[in-house]
Amino acid sequence: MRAAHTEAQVRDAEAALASTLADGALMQRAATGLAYAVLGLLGGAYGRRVVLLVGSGANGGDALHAGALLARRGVAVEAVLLSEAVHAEGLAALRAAGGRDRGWDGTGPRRLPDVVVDGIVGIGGRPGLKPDAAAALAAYAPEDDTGARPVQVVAVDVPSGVEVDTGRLPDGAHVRADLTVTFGTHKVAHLVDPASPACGAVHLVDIGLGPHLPPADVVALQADDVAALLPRPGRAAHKYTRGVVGVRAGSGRYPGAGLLAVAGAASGLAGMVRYVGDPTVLDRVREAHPEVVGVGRVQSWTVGSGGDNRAGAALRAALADEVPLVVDAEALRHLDAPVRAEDGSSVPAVLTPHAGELASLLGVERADVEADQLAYARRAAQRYDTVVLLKGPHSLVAHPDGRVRVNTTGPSWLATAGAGDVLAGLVGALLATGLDPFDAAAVGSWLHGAAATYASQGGPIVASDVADAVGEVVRSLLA
Ligand SMILES: NC(=O)C1=CN([C@@H]2O[C@H](COP(=O)(O)OP(=O)(O)OC[C@H]3O[C@@H](n4cnc5c(N)ncnc54)[C@H](O)[C@@H]3O)[C@@H](O)[C@H]2O)[C@@H](O)CC1
Ligand SMILES: Nc1ncnc2c1ncn2[C@@H]1O[C@H](COP(=O)(O)OP(=O)(O)O)[C@@H](O)[C@H]1O
Ligand SMILES: [K+]
Repeated sequence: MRAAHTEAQVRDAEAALASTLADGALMQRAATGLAYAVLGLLGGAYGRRVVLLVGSGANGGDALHAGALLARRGVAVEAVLLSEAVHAEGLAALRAAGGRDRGWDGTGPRRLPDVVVDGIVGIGGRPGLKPDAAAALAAYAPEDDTGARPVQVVAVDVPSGVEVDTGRLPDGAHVRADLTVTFGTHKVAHLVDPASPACGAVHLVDIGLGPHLPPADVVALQADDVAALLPRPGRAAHKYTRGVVGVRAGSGRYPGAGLLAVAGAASGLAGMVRYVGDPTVLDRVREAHPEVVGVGRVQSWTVGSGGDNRAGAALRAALADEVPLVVDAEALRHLDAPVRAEDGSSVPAVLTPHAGELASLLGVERADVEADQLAYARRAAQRYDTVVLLKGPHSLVAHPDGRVRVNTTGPSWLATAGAGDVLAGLVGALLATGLDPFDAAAVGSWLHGAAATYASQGGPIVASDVADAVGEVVRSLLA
């Protein structure tokens, strides 16, 4: 499990740990990890040039101490001091190691460095960059019109300027890193969009914080977590004990969505798949998936993918069964908040909106959702009193109690028509096996992204390729 903590949680844990250690020991651990990560990126020390952009706080202190270590190894290190008052010990260490420093006077370098280290601000930073910091960054790590850069940027702890606890980007400038070296635990911005791409690759340095950290509200499941949650048929299993998933999706207008939702549901994880809906879709489903049967009892429903104006009726019919369900696409438009069965009892559900659909659910603009995904996913989970899977490059699975699981699997090629239908069927199948909605949504989303990676191999895919690859991903997890 990759855990992401907030600034306040990190500060409390750091205070508890620091009280057991000599002064400055924590910063030394952080700076040493940072320096070795930079050395790795440089591929050597002699003849390499590193510039440190240094702000007023401990983040700048980390950069200066790491710079001292790099200078002792033979790297040419120059610190650009963006504040009158930078970390004094760090600056003394850099100078003693032979590193140079200068203030920012608006003039850039004669020759660009190999790496720029962003020690402008860390978890104590306010969003955005001051004009001096933005100008120094542009001078030392210039970008062309396409955003390409000849210089690699390494962020200390977080890319300066991003909102650490929310994953939001500021209105103004922020650092865009190739590598972020963070300490003790991940921060929310490392996982959550739109901030996470600004971090580049994220490298975690162990500084001994672990025992002092509380359970994280924001986590990302890893392969071993998913493997542990996967349903496995017992020796005495039969198709009904493994769970039956029903699919009410597709329509005369969008028959393919019905087929794709069935393809996701027919991943082999549940014992049986039923299709209920448009007769022309049913014929095509039977042709493509001879194992799929019609009306009968189910342990879960997937409703709405590619639906038409009958999606509301399909949703009501599914809710009446009072089994867990996935509510996708068209069916989302017919939901009441909170999600309840007709008799008012709560029904375990997973809503699977993309940003546009989540915006409609909450009566806000799509751009607002995209800018503040964590907050809106949580708000929807609370308002609908159910698990919400907000789909995107890093999908979020939000629980009404505030916990969030971020899914980091899946290539950009997964942004292809019908991929969401496959996901809805897959999560429905996992619900049928007995996983609770929070686990089913997180496991389904992880498998879906991993299957896309497996099918893509770095190239284009279509939605049915993703469904076809789920079995292979499950097999490799179980091996
Ligand atoms: N908390 C921890 O566990 C550890 C923290 N360390 C480092 O300490 C950092 C936190 O240090 P600090 O609390 O000193 O805070 P920061 O270094 O993140 O920044 C705070 C300073 O920057 C100024 N500032 C705030 N926003 C600004 C902006 N937008 N532009 C320019 N200046 C701005 C503030 O006035 C303050 O002086 C962490 O990110 C990490 O790099 C590590 O040394 C070791 C372990
Ligand atoms: N840029 C991206 N990178 C990775 N995965 C993505 C990206 N954009 C979308 N996805 C994933 O692709 C799927 C698209 O689903 P959806 O938006 O419902 O499309 P459709 O309705 O065409 O099926 C979701 O699982 C989503 O998480
Ligand atoms: K930083």
